[in-house]
Amino acid sequence: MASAASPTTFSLLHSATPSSSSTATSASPSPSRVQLTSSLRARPLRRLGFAAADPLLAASVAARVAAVRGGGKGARGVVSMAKKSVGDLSAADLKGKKVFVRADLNVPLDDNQNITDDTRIRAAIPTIKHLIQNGAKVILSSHLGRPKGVTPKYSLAPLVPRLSELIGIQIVKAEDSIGPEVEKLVASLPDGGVLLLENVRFYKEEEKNDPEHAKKLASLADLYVNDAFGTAHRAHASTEGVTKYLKPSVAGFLLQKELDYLVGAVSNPKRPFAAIVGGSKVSSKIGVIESLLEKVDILLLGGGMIFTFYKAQGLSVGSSLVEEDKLDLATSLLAKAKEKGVSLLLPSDVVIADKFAPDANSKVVPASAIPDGWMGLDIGPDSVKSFSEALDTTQTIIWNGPMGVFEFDKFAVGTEAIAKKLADLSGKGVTTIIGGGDSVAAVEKVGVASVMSHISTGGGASLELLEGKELPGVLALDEAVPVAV
Ligand SMILES: Nc1ncnc2c1ncn2[C@@H]1O[C@H](COP(=O)(O)OP(=O)(O)OP(=O)(O)O)[C@@H](O)[C@H]1O
Ligand SMILES: O=C(O)[C@H](O)COP(=O)(O)O
Repeated sequence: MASAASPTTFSLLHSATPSSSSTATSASPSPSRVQLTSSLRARPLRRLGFAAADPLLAASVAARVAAVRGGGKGARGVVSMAKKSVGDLSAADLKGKKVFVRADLNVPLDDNQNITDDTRIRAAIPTIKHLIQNGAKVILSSHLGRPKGVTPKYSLAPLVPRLSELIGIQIVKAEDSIGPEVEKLVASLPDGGVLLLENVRFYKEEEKNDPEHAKKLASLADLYVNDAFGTAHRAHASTEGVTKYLKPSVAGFLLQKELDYLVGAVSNPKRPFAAIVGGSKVSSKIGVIESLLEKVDILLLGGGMIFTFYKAQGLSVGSSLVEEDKLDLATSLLAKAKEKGVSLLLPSDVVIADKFAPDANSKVVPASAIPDGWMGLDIGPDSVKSFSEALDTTQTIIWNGPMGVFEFDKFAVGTEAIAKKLADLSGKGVTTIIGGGDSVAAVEKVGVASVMSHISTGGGASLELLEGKELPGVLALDEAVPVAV
């Protein structure tokens, strides 16, 4: 049965008028992320796990400080995520010390082993540079892909030239991640030098978080820095196990910044606070939607999951993607939004296709009028307009998951329009956080990544944080010492 449209649920039952207009505008200049994160640095904030303090983060810090001082139960998870930072270590702590740095250098490579996107390498550089500038000997480690045993195509060797170029010195590469040869290379590492270990996943013990293996990795170094945000949701030997044998174990700058935004900013946002959730299925986003319903004022839904919501409301969805076993869940999420006073908007019109292909025939129809044999592959222009109007009222926006099948140009319009809208709002001072995965790819495709407040380097890790989960790679690090501010 169709449920009546409520004040909190966008009415699907009115007829949308397809139009070519969109309120999306091109990005206007905005303070860069670097400016935002460097201009207002304050040591007490860093001690609490914050690298940055724009006005939004300052508010978050206040909440975290209150929580540290015995604040509300809702903040408990946040408090335990306040970790000691590499920025808290003095030059004396680092000079001549062997530092095991776990980064997430899991970058895409083409068939010729060329790096096709170096974002994760660039994101790891500030921590590495900080360490070498303070005279540390950096033992850099990462996984690449999901190898089963030693697999040459997953070697970290192709990363050496780009890493050396970005760090500004020639780095040395080991053929293994433990063992006598590695120990020799560590022993010959000069202060300020960098040794890249081979893919840590060449040992099955890595993913098993085998304590003996963790001990071997730890034995290479004096202290530990985890900057691998993208892998922080994995309790592996190099992300979690080693912390038991290396003290201090601290967060790198990237890890810290991800937490600042995905935990700090989301837990105490400038309001109104909107979330845009898309992607293929409701089932993969249930946790995120439920968690965000506790926090946001506005929730915009797009992507393949909307058809399950439409069907739950009694609408025909043609051959669109539907999870039949999630219809009741969709209904209960709509009810929960209403109960929480969250304004939940579903697209009023969709772009439909006669097949799942880049060259499919397509047309725009109201969401309530999808004919049999056609499938929805993007949100329509009226939806872009109403989503944009809703976003115009906000101060903080978090986005996870594309609005349509953006891999096909014909069905990328809605996703790209939302990316441009966020870029426009970012230029006007709205905090814009892109939660990893495909939405990051979409933002990069449109060329507006640099104007967003924060682009997460983690797919699964950012999703888990948004679901309100604590990440083992973060939990294992030393607690920040609470200080008065
Ligand atoms: N209407 C639709 N029908 C079918 N698939 C869709 C539709 N809209 C979006 N998708 C697909 O959803 C996929 C992304 O879904 P996913 O849930 O993985 O999103 P994500 O959270 O951004 O990604 P990640 O899990 O990597 O973080 C894209 O490949 C896109 O083509
Ligand atoms: O790409 C990622 O999401 C991270 O590098 C983690 O990789 P994994 O899912 O193979 O652990």
